[in-house]
Amino acid sequence: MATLNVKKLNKSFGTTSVFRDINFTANEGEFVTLLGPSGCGKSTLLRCLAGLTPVDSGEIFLANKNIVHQPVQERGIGMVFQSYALFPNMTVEKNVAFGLKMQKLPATEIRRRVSEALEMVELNEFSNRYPHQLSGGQCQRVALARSLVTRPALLLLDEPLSALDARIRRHLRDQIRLIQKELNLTTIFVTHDQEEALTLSDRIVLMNKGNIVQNGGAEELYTQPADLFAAGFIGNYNLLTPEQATRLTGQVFSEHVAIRPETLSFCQSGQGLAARILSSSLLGNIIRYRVECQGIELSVDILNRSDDDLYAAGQHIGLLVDTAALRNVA
Ligand SMILES: Nc1ncnc2c1ncn2[C@@H]1O[C@H](COP(=O)(O)OP(=O)(O)OP(=O)(O)O)[C@@H](O)[C@H]1O
Repeated sequence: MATLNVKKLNKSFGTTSVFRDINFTANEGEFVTLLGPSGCGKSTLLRCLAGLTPVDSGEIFLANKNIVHQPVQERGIGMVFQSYALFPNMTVEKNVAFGLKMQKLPATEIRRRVSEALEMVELNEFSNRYPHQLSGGQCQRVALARSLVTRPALLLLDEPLSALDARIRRHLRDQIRLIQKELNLTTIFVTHDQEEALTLSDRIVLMNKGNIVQNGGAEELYTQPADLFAAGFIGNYNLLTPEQATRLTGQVFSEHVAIRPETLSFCQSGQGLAARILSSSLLGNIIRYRVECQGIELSVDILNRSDDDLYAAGQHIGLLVDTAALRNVA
C-alpha cells in the first residue's frame, strides 16, 4: 500500500489545456474521489496517473518514488474502467489470471491468487463462464478482480458503476468500498455523481474546468462549499443573490448565499414568512417542496413521516429560515 502524491501536474491536448497545476495527496489506504462535471478533466487526470496518457509537466509520487516517466506496467497500478474491457474469448478465470501470467508467476500461485480474488468479488462459481454469459455488474466484478489480483499499490476506478442499473450499482459500490478497506488499498475513484462521491469517499477532490475547486471530507464539501460552483454541484443548495438573501432574512449580504433545503421548515400560515407551495416531489424518505416566498423560489426538504400532513400546491404556509445555516459563497 502506498501514498500517492501528485505535484503540479499539467496536461494540454494541442493548445487546449485540460488541467493545470494539479496538486493532491491520497494517503495510504485512503479512498479519494475525483468529482466534477463532464469534461472537467478527471478521466484524463486518471489516465495520466495510470501512465496511459503522458503529462506535459509535473510529478507523480507513489510510495515516495516518482513514477511519472515509468511505463504503465511498471507503475504497480490497478485500473477499472466504465467499459469492462474484458477479453471476450477468455473465461472469467483466464481474464483474471492474465496479468499474473504476464508476470510469469508459477501456475499454482496464479490459481491460488485468482481464486482468492474471485472469492473477494463473490464470483468463484462463475470462473468458467465467458464475459457474454455475465451481467454488467458481474463483468465489472471480474474487472475488479483482475485489477486486485496483481496486488496493486494504487487502485484507479474510472466511473466503474455508471453503466449499471441503480440497485446493482449500490451493491457493487458497497462491495468495492468493503474490499478497499479490507485491503487498505489507496484508491482514486472518478465520478460525476455527487451522491456516489459523498457516500463512498474519505476525501473528495472537486474539479471544475481543469482546476481543483475544493479538497476535503464529504461533510466539509457538503456544509462548507468553497464557491458558487461547489455549492451548485454538491447537494441541492438554494442559491440566492445578495439582494434576494436580504429580502428573505432582513440581514444585509454582500455575497451570494446558499441555503440547504433541509435547513428550511414549515410552520402555520400567519407565522414565519408568508410562503406558498408550488409543487412537491417524493424523494424516498423526504418530500421536496418548491415554494415561493418574497418572490423567491426555494426548495424545502421535509422528512416524510406518515403522521405528518402533506401540503398541496397553492396552499399558504409559514416558512422558517434557520439563519445559522446560511452560507456565504463567493
Ligand atoms: N485524446 C484527446 N484529444 C483531445 N482532447 C481530449 C482528449 N481526451 C480528452 N480530451 C478533452 O479534454 C477535456 C477533458 O476530458 P476528460 O475526459 O478528462 O473529462 P472528464 O471530466 O473525465 O469528463 P467525462 O466524465 O465526460 O469523461 C475534454 O474537453 C475533452 O474533450
